[in-house]
Amino acid sequence: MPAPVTVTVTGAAGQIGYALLFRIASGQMLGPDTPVALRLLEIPQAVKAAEGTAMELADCAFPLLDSVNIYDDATAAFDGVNVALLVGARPRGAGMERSDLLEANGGIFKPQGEAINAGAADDVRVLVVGNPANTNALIAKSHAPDVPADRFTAMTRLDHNRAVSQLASKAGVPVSQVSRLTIWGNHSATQYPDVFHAMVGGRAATDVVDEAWLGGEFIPTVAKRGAAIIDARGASSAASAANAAIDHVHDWVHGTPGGSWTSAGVVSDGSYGVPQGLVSSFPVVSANGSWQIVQDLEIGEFSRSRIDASVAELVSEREAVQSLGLV
Ligand SMILES: NC(=O)c1ccc[n+]([C@@H]2O[C@H](COP(=O)([O-])OP(=O)(O)OC[C@H]3O[C@@H](n4cnc5c(N)ncnc54)[C@H](O)[C@@H]3O)[C@@H](O)[C@H]2O)c1
Ligand SMILES: O=C(O)C[C@H](O)C(=O)O
Repeated sequence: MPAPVTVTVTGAAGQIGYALLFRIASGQMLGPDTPVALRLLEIPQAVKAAEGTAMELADCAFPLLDSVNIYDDATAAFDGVNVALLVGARPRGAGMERSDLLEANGGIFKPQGEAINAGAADDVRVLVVGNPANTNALIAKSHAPDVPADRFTAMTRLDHNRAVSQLASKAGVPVSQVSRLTIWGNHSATQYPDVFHAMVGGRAATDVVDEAWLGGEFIPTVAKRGAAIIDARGASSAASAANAAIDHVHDWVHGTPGGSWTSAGVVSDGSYGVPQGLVSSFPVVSANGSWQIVQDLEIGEFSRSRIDASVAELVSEREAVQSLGLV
């Protein structure tokens, strides 16, 4: 057996944490040959609940689970971390936008970025799930100057999976028949799910669905799915969010299958006119353990205006956290 990989999960006692930890410990994130040392970070008031989850993890007798340790101090929790899942943050309630959480949650990601900078392993990979995920990733990254910027990512895989599912359902094909779909921009209602390069069962998606469905149904359904789940469940998505986090890290470590791509919030290198340094969702492939933005896709007018609108929102979120002194 290789040495265990250290995985730190923040917000471990929350609802996503509860859906996530058992899947990590069972090997679904890092694979069936990789032992995992779990670190759970919580606020002091939630440490007892995290202890309960740790008892349940022990009771599963997962062969790959090397250890579980609980912390209420970020510096200790991130010391030597290889994979950091930054989930802990307040979720929005009904009627709120994710950006309403900027001030409340932004303050969490500055000290966590500093702690990652101080002690993380050289190969650390960071996925920010807590909302507003893109800008929280930007905050964490800007407080970790010694960590390569491309190790900070924000989760738009849930949006990607939602879009794949909606398109497959409309076309009447299994989800495995949908490829090359992209989420651009922010994990917010302005995100742009783009099917113009997508394939559905061997055909171009644009031959299968029309622009009226795209603009009138598909895009708003995907972009507002988080709110629809809050409305229906009375709580924000949890199992599907945990599933997307597993998918994101799995593909980052093990690579994306050839011939297609996925979506992730990564630090922009200026591709597709997205200002450098913003954490924005792009079409990405993972090879040799790092994300690369898929290049040279043709972007038509329909897509351009929507990408620009979401990127403009990211720019204004960056200005907001700059004025709060968070970056
Ligand atoms: N990117 C996405 O696609 C996506 C999807 C779903 C949810 N989310 C976001 O994920 C976050 C967590 O959602 P949830 O439903 O698990 O919330 P939750 O309220 O059930 O759990 C959040 C947990 O974080 C903990 N926490 C708060 N501050 C912390 C800190 N400084 N350090 C460590 N832990 C801390 C809380 O004690 C709580 O246990 C929310 O911001 C939510 O909006 C993002
Ligand atoms: O919508 C939310 O606030 C939760 C999460 O970001 C989601 O997309 O389900």
